[in-house]
Amino acid sequence: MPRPPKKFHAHPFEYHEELVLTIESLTNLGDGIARVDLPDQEGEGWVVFVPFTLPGEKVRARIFRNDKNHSRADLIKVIEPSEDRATPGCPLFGACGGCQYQHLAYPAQLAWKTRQVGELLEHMAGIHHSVEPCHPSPQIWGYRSKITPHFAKPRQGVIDAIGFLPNARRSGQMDVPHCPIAMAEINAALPSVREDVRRRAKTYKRGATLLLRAVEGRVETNPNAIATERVGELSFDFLAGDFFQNNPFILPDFTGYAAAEARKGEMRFLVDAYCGSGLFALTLAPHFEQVAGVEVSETSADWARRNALQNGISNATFLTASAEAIFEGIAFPAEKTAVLIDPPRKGCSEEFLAQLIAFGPERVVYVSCNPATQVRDLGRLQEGGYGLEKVQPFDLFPHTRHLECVMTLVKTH
Ligand SMILES: C[S@@+](CC[C@H](N)C(=O)[O-])C[C@H]1O[C@@H](n2cnc3c(N)ncnc32)[C@H](O)[C@@H]1O
Repeated sequence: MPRPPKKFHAHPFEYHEELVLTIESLTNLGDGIARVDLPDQEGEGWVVFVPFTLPGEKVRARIFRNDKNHSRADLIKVIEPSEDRATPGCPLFGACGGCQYQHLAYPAQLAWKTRQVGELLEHMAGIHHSVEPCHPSPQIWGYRSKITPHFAKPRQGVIDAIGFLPNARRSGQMDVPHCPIAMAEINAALPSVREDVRRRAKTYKRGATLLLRAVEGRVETNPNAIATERVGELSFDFLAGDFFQNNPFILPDFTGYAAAEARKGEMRFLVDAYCGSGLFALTLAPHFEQVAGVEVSETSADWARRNALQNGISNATFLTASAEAIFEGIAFPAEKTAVLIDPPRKGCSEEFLAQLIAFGPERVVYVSCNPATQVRDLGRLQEGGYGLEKVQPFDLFPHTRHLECVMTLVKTH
């Protein structure tokens, strides 16, 4: 056995001890979960996490860490593969931290994402609620319209790796010359962007993050340039460096679903909090008498206004403000109003939720890229008199552990 690292805790396994394990489940980070019966332990067995393994598989794994109530191991060999095991589409899979599920067939990825939303609801909030099957992405490779590779401070005028963070077991930076989940035009532009940066290495005093955004068949690298995306009949302009959903293939289904959920019960007014450059406000506007959007980023809110004008939408207004401040200025009747919220990963602030509850809209359509903070906020909304009506995950990010989840809530008292 090699010498363990200094802080290695040698219970219940020795450093680099090899175990044959059967994988039972997956964590929401995509790691396989196995349980081992220990002689001195009662209950369900000691948990061992093994990345890149799948439920039902028998694997050989090597322990590298024991924590208080679980251990972590590296996969050495898949002894009996799962029927759902697929050949990864990227040679960097397993080393690069970008994708977690390339070894899992796409239908099984969807099934796991669906199940994981249900488990989060149950474990975090004690809510037993059905979850609709995760809506698939119409395109599962070459779907990302934006990537942001980065590099560390050049050493002696040389840039080493340009790419993404490695998976949790490795340190440093991954060199990513090609990313198969990014759109073809991004991969076509990537070699020259990398070459250009390397040529200018001496001009960088520190590391940097690059932008490659696909814009109408070409690639934009300037964050201040104007980018255009079409969603169904509408055209959206925004700054290339600002936020825009980065799987365009699924957006018509995604916004169509949000529209159907928001307008149920003949809602006539819509508030789009955290509205960005107006994606939901403007795609949903034809279904409502009036729409009000709020966005903290001045440039995004400006573009939302311009996008309304250039698409001939006259019933949407946009406020540049923090979402927390919106409800004082809203004159819509709460019983005919739906509020759509799509906050950043950290979710909503207590202040925002308190004001939303005080305003009391009939329906809340909560869109989130982080179901953990969404479920946390759901608890607060339930306390405030809202009931969960429907849960629909959307797979905006095939082959990764990420998803978007739309939860519909209705006012119950
Ligand atoms: C996940 S994005 C959603 C944007 C938009 N709904 C879309 O799909 O394109 C979250 C947006 O919330 C904005 N934001 C962050 N904190 C905010 C706040 N406190 N009030 C209003 N907007 C905020 C960000 O600038 C970003 O545009």
